[in-house]
Amino acid sequence: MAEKLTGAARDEALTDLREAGWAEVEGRDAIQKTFQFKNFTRAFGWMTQVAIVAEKMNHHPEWSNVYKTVEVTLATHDVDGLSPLDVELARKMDRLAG
Ligand SMILES: C[C@H](O)[C@H](O)[C@H]1CNC2=NC(N)=NC(=O)C2=N1
Repeated sequence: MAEKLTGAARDEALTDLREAGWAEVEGRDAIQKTFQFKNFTRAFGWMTQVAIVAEKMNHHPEWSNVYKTVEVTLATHDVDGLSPLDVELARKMDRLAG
């Protein structure tokens, strides 16, 4: 089971993630990012790729899609907060978005 991110490791991860456009959710230990694509096909294609990765990790995003926009929130429900799995999934999402 994943462990909650704390201390220096958490600060370091959040610094990197902020640079990549992620932000902490207010009132909740979670991160969010809005991804914009060229069109719906690109957005949904990316979601499909991420879904396969997430299922392999057994770590699943909270997300919603409207046309070419995908709003993502990442948290580890099992620990009610951020864990290294969220950082890993965030980086994989960024990489797949190009
Ligand atoms: C039983 C199962 O392994 C767990 O519920 C997994 C599934 N996917 C998950 N996804 C996320 N984001 N957080 C979790 O804690 C989590 N737990």
